[in-house]
This record gives sequence, C-alpha cells and structure tokens, in this order.
Amino acid sequence: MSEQWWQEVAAPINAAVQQQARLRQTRLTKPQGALGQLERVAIQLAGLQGDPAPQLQRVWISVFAADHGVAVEGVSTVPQAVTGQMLRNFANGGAAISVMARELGATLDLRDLGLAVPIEPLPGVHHLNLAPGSANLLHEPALTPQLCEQALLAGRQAVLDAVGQGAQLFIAGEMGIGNTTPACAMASLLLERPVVELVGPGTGLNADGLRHKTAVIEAALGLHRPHCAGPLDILRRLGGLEIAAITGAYLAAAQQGLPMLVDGFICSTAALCAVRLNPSCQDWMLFGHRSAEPGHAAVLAGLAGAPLLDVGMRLGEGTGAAAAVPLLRMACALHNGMATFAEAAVAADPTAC
Ligand SMILES: Cc1cc2ncn([C@H]3O[C@H](COP(=O)(O)O)[C@@H](O)[C@H]3O)c2cc1C
Ligand SMILES: O=C(O)c1cccnc1
Repeated sequence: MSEQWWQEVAAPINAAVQQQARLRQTRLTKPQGALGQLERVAIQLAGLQGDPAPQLQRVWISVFAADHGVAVEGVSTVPQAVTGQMLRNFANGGAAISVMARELGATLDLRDLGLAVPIEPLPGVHHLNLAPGSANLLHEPALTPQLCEQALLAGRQAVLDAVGQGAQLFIAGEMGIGNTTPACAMASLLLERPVVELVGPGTGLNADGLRHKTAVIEAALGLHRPHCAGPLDILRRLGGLEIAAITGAYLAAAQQGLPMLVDGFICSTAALCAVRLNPSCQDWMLFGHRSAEPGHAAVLAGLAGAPLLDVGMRLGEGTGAAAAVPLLRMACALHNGMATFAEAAVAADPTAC
C-alpha cells in the first residue's frame, strides 16, 4: 500500500448502465420526472452498482465512537462518559441506530477508536483503543500524524469488512460527545466560512452555551489556521479519531466501489474532507438527510449534495442516513418493478411524441 492510499482514484462508475437506467425511467408509466429524487437516486445507484436493476438488501452501518479532548471546555451539554455509555447502549440494542438497523435488517458494526472514560470490553465491538480520545484542540492538534493515519486506516478496514460481507450500501455513524465542535471548526476552514454561520447547539446548548462554544472554536482556529495547508492538516489538527475514521471509510468506500449514504453534520463534514483529499470519491456519495444542526446546509452545499429527507433530525449515530434507506429501497423497487408504456399499453409515452 502506498503511503497515501487515500489518493488512489475511486472506482469507475458504469456510465453505460447509468444511461440505460436513465432511459428506462423515461419509459416507465408516469410523467417524466414525476418521481422526483426517487428517479435520480435509482439512476445513480444503477450506475454505481453497475446493475440496471439496483438492489439494497444488504445495508452495512459502521458506527465509529471516540472522545474529544475539547469536551473539557464545556462545549457540550453532557459529560464525556456518555460516549462509552452510548456505545454500550448501541451494543445492547437500545439506541436509535440499533433500532433502525434492526428495522432495516442492516448489519450494525461498532468500532471504538478511543474513549476518555474506559468501559468494559463489549462482545462484538471492535475496541481499537488508539488513544484515550483526541487532544484538546483549543491548545494543541487534536491528533498526531500517526493517530490520524491509524484512524483513517480503521475506517478503511470497516469498509473492507463491509465489502467482504457483500454490502450493497455503506452508512457511517458517529458517537463522540463534543464532536459538533471539531466538525464545526473543520467546516469553517474547509468552506472558508465564519464560525458563527456554522456553529449550532449540538446536543442542545442554550444561547450562552452557544456563545461560549463559538468563542472556543474561534480561539482554536486562531491557533491552527496558520498551520493548515490543506484538508489533511485540517483533519489532523481540528478533527478527532472517529471523524478521521469516517473520512477514511468514505475514501475507501469510493475506491472499493461501494455506494455510501452520508448522515448529518459530522459525517458530512468528514465527507467534505474526504472529497477535498480525493475529489474522485464524491460520485459514490448519496445524502440521507439535512440535519437541524445549522451548519449542515452549508456543508451539503459544499458537497453539492441533495439530501433525501429534511425531517428535523439532529442525532447523529448514522440515524439520518438510516431513515432514508426505506426511501432508497422504494426508489429501486419502482425503478425495477414499474411497467413501461409499451408493456402496459398506456398511450401516454412522452418519448413517442
Ligand atoms: C444520549 C446521547 C446520544 C447521542 N447519540 C448521538 N449523539 C450526538 O451528540 C454528540 C454531539 O453533540 P455535542 O457536540 O453537543 O456533544 C455526538 O456524540 C453525536 O453523535 C448523542 C448525544 C447524547 C447526549
Ligand atoms: O447532524 C448531526 O450529525 C448531529 C447533530 C447534533 C448532534 N449530533 C449530531
């Protein structure tokens, strides 16, 4: 493997199959474009899967958990111990993403990159324990170059495991108390937008809390901005273990030819970083929802991403992506199962005019 594996170009899209799917959509018994985004995503999935009849039976969800040193600055409403407690909840089946994975018949894969408050080993969870969370980005880089590299590779490994199990769609989720702070800091530098336009309440900060969080992020940017020459510096200095792992996962998914459905603000910021590191991975991304976290809209715009849902969710864990899977499955079923004008003997074929 080359030193910078993430720069290897993404898998090619099957343009011929995509064109075939586009043509089929014009022949199905409906006015042109009447199924809106459902048409667009079915065509996209056909091209990505290289299959004129795209399928989404096997969905894989990897949730990456890690703590953040900056949490000690009071940028979240809850203590760091909640990261590990929620990981246990994921494993025990009680978290939102656990329920959604069951409902979807999806694989729920859990990866612990490093917690500040250790928990007992959980059966079925990959405890990587790279570090006891990231360092406090208010005072120093969140990650060392070595940790950043290890976290990127951990994300890649999750994708390789998903591919090995025959996954047809990859969803990344995150759990890390305080992680809307690093995500906001990264988004501010990646998009060159002021912090105030991107910062949000995360778990539910009030106005005072939001002002404090904004000041912390601005101070951190003052420290790191002069040292950030590109997306890798931004990831390493301002990100965190799970954000780097998700970035690595997205890069690897595109390289492996595995379509991915991106979640909310934090995952989308990792997606933006992945696209800045390797623009070829963008074609493999679909976007599940627009989170209520205010900065998400700007990050999506930076990715030219059209989210399928906008239902006021702001949880993370991969839940906004998981919520969109039934809609994607519906899009595939319509694409594969509807009759054409010729088959149904419907004389309203717009392509015949
Ligand atoms: C019980 C609980 C479950 C969660 N699941 C995801 N998050 C979400 O909230 C955190 C980010 O918000 P902030 O930056 O304000 O800490 C992340 O862990 C994210 O996944 C949760 C947060 C809580 C409290
Ligand atoms: O959009 C997200 O990913 C999000 C928003 C708030 C808290 N945690 C995650």
